[in-house]
Order: sequence, then C-alpha cells, then structure tokens
Amino acid sequence: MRIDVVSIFPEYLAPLELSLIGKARQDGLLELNVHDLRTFTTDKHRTVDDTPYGGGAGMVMKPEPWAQALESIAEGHDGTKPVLIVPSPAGERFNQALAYELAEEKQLVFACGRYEGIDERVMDWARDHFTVRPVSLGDYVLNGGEVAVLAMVEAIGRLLPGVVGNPESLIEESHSDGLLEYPVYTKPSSWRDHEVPEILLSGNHGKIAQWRRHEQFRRTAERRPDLLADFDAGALSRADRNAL
Ligand SMILES: NC(=S)c1ccno1
Repeated sequence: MRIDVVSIFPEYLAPLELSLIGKARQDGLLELNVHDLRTFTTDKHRTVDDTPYGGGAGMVMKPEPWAQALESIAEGHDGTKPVLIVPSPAGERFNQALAYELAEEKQLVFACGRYEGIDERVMDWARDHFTVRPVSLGDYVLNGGEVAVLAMVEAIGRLLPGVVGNPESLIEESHSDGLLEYPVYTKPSSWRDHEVPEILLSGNHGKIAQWRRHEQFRRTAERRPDLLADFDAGALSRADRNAL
C-alpha cells in the first residue's frame, strides 16, 4: 500500500517514522510519503488560506494549492481511483470495519485541513481523480486533520500483512467481531490482594474460551450497549448462547 499525507505541518506526522508503522516502512510493507502543502503555492508568502465568501470567522484553505498537490500524488491503479480521505467532524465515522476496508486499497491520500476547512470545490474537483471520503474520528473538533491521520494510519497500517508480528493478535481485539475484547492478565497470579480469575489458571481451554466470550458480552453490554444493538443475534453461536 501507498499512503500520502498532505499537510501544512508535515512535522506533525513524524511519529509515523516510529514503532510498528516505522518498521513497516523500513521493511517495504508500506510506502508513506508526507507532502508540505506550501510546496504547491506560487506566491512569495506561500499563502494557503484566504477569507471565506459569505463572511464569518476564520480563514478557508485556497483550492489551487490543494489541486496541484493532489494532482502530483494521484497514481493510476489499473482503473481504480485512489481514496482521498479528508479528516473532518462532518465525515462518516471511522471504525474498525472501515479500517479493514481501507486496508484493502492500493493508495490512500489523506488531506489535512486546517483553519475553517478546505474550499469545498476541491472535493468536487477531486471526485474525477479520487474516491473522496470525509471521515471523522468522533464527534469533536480538532484544530486540523493531522492527529486524526496519525490514528487512522496506525489503525489501517497494522492490518496490512506482515506488519504485526503475530496476525492471531488481530483476531481477538475489540471490535474485530462486533464486541469489546475480554480482560487480560499476566504474572503474578496474586498482586496487591488482586487475584487472576481462577478459570484462567484451570487449564480448561473450553471453559476459558467460554469465560472470555462471556466477558466480551458483559463488557460490551456495560460499556457499549450500542454495539450489542447492531450485533446480529442470528449469528450467535451455540457457544455464545452458552456464554450469555
Ligand atoms: N473529528 C475529526 S476527525 C476532526 C478533524 C478536524 N477536526 O475534527
């Protein structure tokens, strides 16, 4: 996969040189390019914003630098358009399912807006060259898209083949099966008068699996009942029914 990020603060994306994503880049599992939007300006002040038509507070990002930046990045992929992801509180909600969907793409381009946002005509123009997807991390407002890109690139990048050491660890994570993950424990079995659940010391793998599944349902009901509302009751296995 190729990922491109366009920002007026490219240094904000430096953490993507670290840890799992950084190693994936070094190993050639992921190509990641960060572009400074100001590179695509033509005036001596390298201007990227201007006042909004219709009035109102703040500034709006000018369209031309964005069009030039995006034109320089878009690669043709045997007829499929790259996906242009625009982090925005006005976007579709990012979740694990969308992370898996986007991990299948050949090229993702992230446009980090600042100020009051990017001139909407950029999105209209971009639809001829990209699949344009405004995406929100959550119902809150950040000062720009960079923080959201860090989160999304990590969530997507870790799903790519070879990035995490043990692919098994992706299977039982929160949201991988529509439920929150079960609690985990390690040595010592007794710690500051807090004990590891006996069942986990029993060696009975069937009972342990049942206990873990029950904990997933219990936690999800307690913390995220909305997820249970979406959970397909018809998909409940016999093991699930026993765990409930
Ligand atoms: N909620 C998101 S992703 C966002 C981007 C910019 N401001 O908020």
